[in-house]
Amino acid sequence: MMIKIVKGDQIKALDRLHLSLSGQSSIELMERAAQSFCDWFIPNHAQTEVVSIWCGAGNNGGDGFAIARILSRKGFTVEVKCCFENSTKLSDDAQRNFERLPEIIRVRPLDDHVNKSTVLIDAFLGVGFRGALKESAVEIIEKMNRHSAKKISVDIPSGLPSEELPSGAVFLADVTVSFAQPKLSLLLPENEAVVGELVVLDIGVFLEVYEGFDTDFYYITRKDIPEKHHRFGRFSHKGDFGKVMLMGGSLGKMGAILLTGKSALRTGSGLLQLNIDKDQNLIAQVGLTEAMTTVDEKPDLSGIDALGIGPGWGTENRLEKLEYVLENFSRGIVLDADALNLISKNEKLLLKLPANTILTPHLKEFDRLVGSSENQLERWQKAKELAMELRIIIVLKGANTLINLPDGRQLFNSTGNHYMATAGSGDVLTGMITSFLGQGYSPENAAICGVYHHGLAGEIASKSKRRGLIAGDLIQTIPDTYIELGIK
Ligand SMILES: NC(=O)C1=CN([C@@H]2O[C@H](COP(=O)(O)OP(=O)(O)OC[C@H]3O[C@@H](n4cnc5c(N)ncnc54)[C@H](OP(=O)(O)O)[C@@H]3O)[C@@H](O)[C@H]2O)[C@H](O)CC1
Ligand SMILES: [K+]
Repeated sequence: MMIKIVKGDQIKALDRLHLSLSGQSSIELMERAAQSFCDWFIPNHAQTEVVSIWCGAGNNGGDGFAIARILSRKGFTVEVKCCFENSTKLSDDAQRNFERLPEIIRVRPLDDHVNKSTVLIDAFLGVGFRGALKESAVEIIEKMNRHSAKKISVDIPSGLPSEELPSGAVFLADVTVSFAQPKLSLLLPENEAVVGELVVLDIGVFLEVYEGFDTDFYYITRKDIPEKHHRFGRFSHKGDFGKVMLMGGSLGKMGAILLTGKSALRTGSGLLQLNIDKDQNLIAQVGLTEAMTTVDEKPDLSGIDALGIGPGWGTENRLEKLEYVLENFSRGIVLDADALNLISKNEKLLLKLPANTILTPHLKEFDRLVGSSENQLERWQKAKELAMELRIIIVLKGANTLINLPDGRQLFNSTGNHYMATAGSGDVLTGMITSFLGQGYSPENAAICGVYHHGLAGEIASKSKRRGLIAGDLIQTIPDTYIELGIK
């Protein structure tokens, strides 16, 4: 069961359901949220940091008071800034955590001056923020934004609605640490400068609780992955790991299909055939010794378990070949890059896509396919409609890649980082998804596992490579993703 991305105004109901099922009290859930925040914060920050926590009167503020207590006990210098008038009644749980603040913590009233903290934690407004910001709240947010400290938001940046773009003042976070599930607005590329880096923490909300909530948006997390993988046994042979054909590459762009091929092999494909142009055969054979090559215009597709088409292919004189494949193969197809560009130029091909074909466009390729969108929300909607209409899977690539399934579900990925924005990264993904298809995974699971492992490879590789990460490093790291997830 996957986590659903429920709306901000449903979160209270979700919490209530969890509390009744788990027997936990609301203050215990708040403590768990605060503790998870600190478990993330402590290893990432030196104890010499001076932490200023700006707390509102609701439960977001309550989280802030609890975080203040925990960090102070761990040796951080902490002060609390009250973002409310003395006369304001706090929410019950916020009040209890306010009363539990240790004496060593300096509590500053609203009108007190700003100190010289090095980290500012925004626990002013959370998902309970509604309507237009009050003037006093605008002032507080502007004051926080003027502060030179590193800025971290608890759950959601203050002033940001849960499902939309901000309409007024908003806290500009360097990092947003969100509880249980990302709020939809945190996934909008338009909000990148507001949200900063996104961290989502598990606070133990029971998965069953999500069932009753009506949304098509889901969030793929680590615990969803192992059960989707096939087990291979003692008597498995290379045929069981699938025979994959990859079509792509052209003069000057052979690197793309070689990356895709290496990626498919590292993901576990047993047999790989590259279908390339005749005059590029030498490059393919030398570039990837483990692969066989064919150069036919109408290759023999019998015995092939999955086909990946497009990386480095070019669009000149490819139309007939793509049509041939779509008419003669339906076992599992991934279309990327120039295969998508061909479809954009020849829309009738869309109607020829076999059910469950996987398309892997990045935003620009997607816009070329369906026309431009005003914003990302509109693009998500179009991707959903197209996937449903054609019964295909659309993997809309980007930070938090979105997998659109034929039944209307939309799954956001949780792995990956900006270091993966490098040449050939998409080619690697195509190789991974095609490989899983060839290994007999359902198209849905192939897309999920491909996208998740691809992002995880990026996370692992970037620990040592950072901005020096190249697509080849992703391929090298694919085996480590199996180790990391305990998959044999
Ligand atoms: N499952 C979880 O994810 C958990 C999350 N927790 C945290 O709880 C908050 C949500 O807490 P809630 O009490 O519902 O609401 P907030 O604290 O976010 O907001 C309420 C305060 O905001 C003020 N407010 C609302 N709208 C405006 C506005 N337009 N302008 C100014 N101020 C506004 C409101 O003031 P009022 O005067 O309107 O009452 C409140 O002071 C969630 O985000 C998490 O951080 C829990 O810890 C447990 C589990
Ligand atoms: K906040």
